[in-house]
Amino acid sequence: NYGIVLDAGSSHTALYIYAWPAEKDNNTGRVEQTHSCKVKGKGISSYASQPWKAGESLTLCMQEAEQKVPNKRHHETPLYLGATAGMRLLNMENSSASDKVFQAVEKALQKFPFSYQGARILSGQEEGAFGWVTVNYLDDLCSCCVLTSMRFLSPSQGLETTGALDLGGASTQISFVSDNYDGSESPSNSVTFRLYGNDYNLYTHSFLCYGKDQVLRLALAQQTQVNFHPCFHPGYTEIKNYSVLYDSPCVSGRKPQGAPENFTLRGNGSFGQCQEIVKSVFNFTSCKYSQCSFNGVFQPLLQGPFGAFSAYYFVMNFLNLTDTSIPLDTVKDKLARYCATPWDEIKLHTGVKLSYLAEYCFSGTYILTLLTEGYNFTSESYSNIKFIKKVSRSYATLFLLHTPQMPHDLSSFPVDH
Ligand SMILES: Nc1ncnc2c1ncn2[C@@H]1O[C@H](COP(=O)(O)OP(=O)(O)OP(=O)(O)O)[C@@H](O)[C@H]1O
Repeated sequence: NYGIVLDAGSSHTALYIYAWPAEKDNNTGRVEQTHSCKVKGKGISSYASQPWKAGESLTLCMQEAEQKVPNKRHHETPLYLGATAGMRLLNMENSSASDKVFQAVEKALQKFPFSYQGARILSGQEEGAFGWVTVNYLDDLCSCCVLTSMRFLSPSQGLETTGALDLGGASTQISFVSDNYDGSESPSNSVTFRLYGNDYNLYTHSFLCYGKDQVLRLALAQQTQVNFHPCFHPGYTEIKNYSVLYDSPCVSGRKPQGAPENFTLRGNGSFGQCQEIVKSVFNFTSCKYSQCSFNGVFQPLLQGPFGAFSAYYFVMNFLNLTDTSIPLDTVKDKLARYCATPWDEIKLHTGVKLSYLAEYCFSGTYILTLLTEGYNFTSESYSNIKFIKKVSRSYATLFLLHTPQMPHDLSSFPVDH
């Protein structure tokens, strides 16, 4: 059997093909990702003003899928598209534009011989829950997948589940199981589902606008009138366009009256000052629950190990900071030294896009601030986080998208026994 998922994020879209044995020769039930294809260009939400291009952008990867899935399986192979925060933002800002993008995508996908199951925006809850399921099935936190799946089979034997921390371009998710959370306090953060006969009650929250690209906009928007921005390296200079910067519902309300067309961004590379700016994007003033993370959002006590993926991994891996056994203060010192490094030296790094190179100081600062100030990881609990490379959220999406309502019964979730 085969299944195809398009994961349409704010910054990219990727196609994944999964394969698993047919039931009659189901000796392992093991699902494998057999192929992936990165769709050229940005996420489909970036085609708001030319929706037909969103459809066209998918064509090359869809043609690859046609080649990879055996012809005789085409008609029975389900095809899903799940869009995340970029489309959530576009839908908020201009729902007719997001409808047009979906229509174009739908038209393009229906031309292929697969069993098209629809394209839709995932809720933040779903995105968080899919990330959690994926981390707990496909993670590399334990040495083999069999052990990982056993964790699902027998949590009563004391095997703890792993929390999921996902940092995207437009939103960020935190999901974990906590003994202190039964869903009664802030029920909107609760996702319950059944997996292999075990009931899970997950705490999950998705913070829209707290992906790294949107927080960078917020951090830039605060500093357009000052001479130097501490989140960029000394010697870094870039002409920024006001309209482009404020073209997002996450920042649009903050555009200064009578702003000129451009401003000049100049860096001075100060981790401490950058952290102050980043802290100011969180609101800690009110909490109507027993405890909160930020912006008045309930969060129970952190519990167990966590897997941090997507931009958490890209950034911390580039900065050589994935080792969480290093004391947090040392991690901050290293980042402070990195931020203070002149741009002339940083830009010599080869094989990485210049735009990413320019942003790692900001992104590293945001990640440490989000984890410690936002989610309340301490010097001790920081070491419970593992930055992990390979998490394909779409894996879980494939099996869950066709069940439109939570709670899901995941009893048919394929796994190796
Ligand atoms: N090598 C890299 N170095 C730094 N940042 C990267 C790298 N590769 C991707 N990114 C950035 O990491 C962020 C997260 O990427 P990811 O693909 O997980 O997000 P997304 O799915 O597009 O976002 P969302 O889930 O919010 O819609 C994006 O801002 C992306 O541009």
